Amino acid sequence: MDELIDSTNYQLRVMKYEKPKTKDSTHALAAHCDTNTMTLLYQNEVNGLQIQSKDGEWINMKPSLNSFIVLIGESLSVWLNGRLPSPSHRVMMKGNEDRYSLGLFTRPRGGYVIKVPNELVDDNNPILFKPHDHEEYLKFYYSEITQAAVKSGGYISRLKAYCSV
Ligand SMILES: O=C(O)CCC(=O)C(=O)O
Ligand SMILES: [Fe+2]
Repeated sequence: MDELIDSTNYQLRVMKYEKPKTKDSTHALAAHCDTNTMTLLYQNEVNGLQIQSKDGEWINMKPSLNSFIVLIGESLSVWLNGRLPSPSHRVMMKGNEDRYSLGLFTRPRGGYVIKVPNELVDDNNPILFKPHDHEEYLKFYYSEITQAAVKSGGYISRLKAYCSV
């Protein structure tokens, strides 16, 4: 348990999305998958978060004021050998109120190897990802060559590009 706590970094972030200047629905946060382990989100009464389903459909999230949204990040998805997918999500704004959200982002700390557990690998489920250090991956994530590849549409998932077997 101590190792689990020690191996994780936590970042708490408050986000403000200003009300759109036009009547149309506007992109406030572009579609993405979180690269971390897990994200917990809380928001004010202004909706806007959309999650993409397997069929590509965007689903509006309407959490009650006493609930949190839990998103699986790509790092957890890779750790679980792809058993749980990390959903693509975005924020669309409409109406005349600002939106506030609070996110707790958990991220693996450098110096710990993320390795698919043997229990999740068998003949029907071959290993999909190489063991890696998340901080080393972040260097790849922010490298110029990777940024250029993303701009040209070269990568769907940078983490999968980094550590796929
Ligand atoms: O504000 C939200 O509801 C989502 C924020 C988010 O997806 C992110 O910061 O990665
Ligand atoms: Fe996100």
